[in-house]
Amino acid sequence: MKIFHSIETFRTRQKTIVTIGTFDGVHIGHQKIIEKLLDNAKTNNYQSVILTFFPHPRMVLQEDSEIKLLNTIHERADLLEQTGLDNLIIHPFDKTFSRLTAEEFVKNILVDQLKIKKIVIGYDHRFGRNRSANIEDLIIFGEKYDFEVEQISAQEIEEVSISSTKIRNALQEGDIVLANSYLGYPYFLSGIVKEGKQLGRTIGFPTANLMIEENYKLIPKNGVYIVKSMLHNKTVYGIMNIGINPTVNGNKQSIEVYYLDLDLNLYNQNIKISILKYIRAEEKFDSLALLQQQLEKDKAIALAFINKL
Ligand SMILES: Cc1cc2nc3c(=O)[nH]c(=O)nc-3n(C[C@H](O)[C@H](O)[C@H](O)COP(=O)(O)O)c2cc1C
Ligand SMILES: Nc1ncnc2c1ncn2[C@@H]1O[C@H](COP(=O)(O)OP(=O)(O)O)[C@@H](O)[C@H]1O
Repeated sequence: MKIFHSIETFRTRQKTIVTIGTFDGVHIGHQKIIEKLLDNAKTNNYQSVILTFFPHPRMVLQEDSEIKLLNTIHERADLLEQTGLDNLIIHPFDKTFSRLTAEEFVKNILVDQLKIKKIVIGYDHRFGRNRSANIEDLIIFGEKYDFEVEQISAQEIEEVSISSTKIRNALQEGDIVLANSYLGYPYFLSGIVKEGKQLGRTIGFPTANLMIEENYKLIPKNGVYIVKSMLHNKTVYGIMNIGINPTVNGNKQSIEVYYLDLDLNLYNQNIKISILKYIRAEEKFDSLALLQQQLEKDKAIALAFINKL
């Protein structure tokens, strides 16, 4: 997959089939649309293109927006790459772009720059300044500028009936199993392992502390989860705490994983943590010894879960 960081840098010799959207999460609803795009591209010998925006339009148009996303832009690109897509354009959405009229968008962007022959788009998609144009307008532009419009019907959208918002809500409520079923893969966090207070190892539970650079990434509800990672090409399971560590009088949110059956220095490594199951809420214990006892129980729960996989 080729990645372009703006529409202006996009180059192709072939005609294209394009879809536009945020695709946050690349969930099974998105995956269905992408499948349609790729099938169509193959049949017609077009290049498949997804035009996506970063920052998220809501981050730009509502400046105080505290919207949290399911994927960092790098994660989104990785997930899209796995679908077999040919081209991903990550265009920096800004106010100037948002002021393009519908026809300017179609003519200057889709036709002249993207060489569009077909667009695959939801029946309810709106575009152009103030979201002024709808699918009927797009069909008229298609006739004028010679491209086909394929609608994703209300029924199809309803059938999948999944939205990034539903997944965000599920994660914020700790319902990881529901979120994962919508996503079609386990929700994951990625970042770099940083040093902590080095207390973990003193109670037999060294914990890799995850630092996530992107402040817009959605962190699931605080609590303890069963997780897995690929470390040195091996699947390793673990138990993760998202919380403020009240037992050691912490006050900042941290994300820490104790991996079962592992003794490796992970400092400064990039890791990806796939979240499988919520176990319990974070608690304040009167001593580290009591926390340690609880961790033994968490570990036993995780082992029982893994043995049933
Ligand atoms: C699976 C797991 C569950 C945890 N649960 C709690 C908890 O319920 N309450 C709490 O205060 N800390 C909890 N912790 C965090 C510990 O307080 C933390 O790992 C310990 O203080 C070591 O921190 P360090 O990595 O900075 O040395 C948990 C950690 C893990 C890995
Ligand atoms: N099984 C394991 N799970 C997690 N981290 C481990 C494990 N074994 C070794 N480590 C290493 O130990 C570090 C965590 O030790 P810990 O005493 O909790 O220190 P810190 O407070 O710096 O996280 C991890 O960052 C990693 O480098």
